[in-house]
Amino acid sequence: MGALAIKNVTKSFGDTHILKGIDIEIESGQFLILVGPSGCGKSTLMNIIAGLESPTTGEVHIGGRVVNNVAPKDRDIAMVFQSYALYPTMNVRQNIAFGMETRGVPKKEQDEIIARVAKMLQMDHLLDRKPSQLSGGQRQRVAMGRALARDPILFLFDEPLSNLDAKLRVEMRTEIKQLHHRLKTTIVYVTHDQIEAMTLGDKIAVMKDGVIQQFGSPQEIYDQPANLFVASFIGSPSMNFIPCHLAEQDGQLGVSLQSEGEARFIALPQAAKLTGSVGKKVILGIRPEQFDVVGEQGLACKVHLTEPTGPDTMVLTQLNGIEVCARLHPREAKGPGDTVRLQPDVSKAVLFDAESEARLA
Ligand SMILES: Nc1ncnc2c1ncn2[C@@H]1O[C@H](COP(=O)(O)OP(=O)(O)OP(=O)(O)O)[C@@H](O)[C@H]1O
Repeated sequence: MGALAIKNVTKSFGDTHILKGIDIEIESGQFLILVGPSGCGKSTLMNIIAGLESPTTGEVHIGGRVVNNVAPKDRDIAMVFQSYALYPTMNVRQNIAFGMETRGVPKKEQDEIIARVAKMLQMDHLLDRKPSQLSGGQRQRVAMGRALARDPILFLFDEPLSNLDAKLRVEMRTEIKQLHHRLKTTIVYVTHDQIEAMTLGDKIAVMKDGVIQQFGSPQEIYDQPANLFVASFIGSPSMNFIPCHLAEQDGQLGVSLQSEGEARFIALPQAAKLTGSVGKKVILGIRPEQFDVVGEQGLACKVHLTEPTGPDTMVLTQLNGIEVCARLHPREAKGPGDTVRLQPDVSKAVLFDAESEARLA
């Protein structure tokens, strides 16, 4: 069994069902992301893994043993929270040493571990400072240092970067990624930031309303989202969702796309398995970067608005009556009122059932 296995875990507070049958398993050394909107149950699941809450039903396995009845301190885990929870009267060295002190680690060994961790996190020069003399990023690094000093089976990070400003978040994200790469630790990391999820995770569990909507690698989740919710949650700007009807032309299944100027049938090879569904209401999912600017064969689309981001320009236009965003090279973007000829990269497009919202192809 893997480093962490969560088996059919449910959690209710009174009559409110917060987690509704969670199953997750990760291998040793993997970086698992729990991502989802506020209130979906991420922290509750994390607290169950940590032992701060008990599951209503189901089992938690850490390092191959069932830990349902094992106290948090005996689970061989280390937690890093968004509030750094440092002791204000202790300096950095004492803060890192605190857990080791209570576990009775000999002084010499403590010094060696502190030196190793401080070097790893590049905070040798901060060891004698109090938390009040540190920046937010440095405090977060101390909290991580304290977790690293334990060398546990499992690290739990609950939104560790959410109190940091945007620039520092990116820096710390890179630091955590490098640390994971170097140490090959097993990490469970809660965030509601989809960029953090995509950049850090080996595996991502996308949650909504106490249910895992999809569990997979970042690329699987990006390329083959299980449903409209996952597709809209991951990726920025969001995937375009274009309402269509499944149609057949020259023996091929596809959809009709209509710009303000013209309509065109777009064959979708991946829809071949949907024979018998002609006329069905579907949603065509196309990400902004999956449009090419082409010559006459492209669909003539009127540009409503352009939003330059530097390397790219977001071009807003309309298809099948809804606003659609295409991410183009600035050279190709043109301006509001102009026409661009767009061709969707259908090989990457995704089809969803308009009713159930699940991916069809
Ligand atoms: N002790 C509790 N008693 C009752 N309801 C609770 C308790 N703890 C959490 N909840 C409820 O469970 C739901 C999930 O909360 P949880 O904190 O796990 O969500 P989350 O996904 O971590 O959200 P956020 O991103 O805002 O931290 C919320 O609706 C919350 O109000």
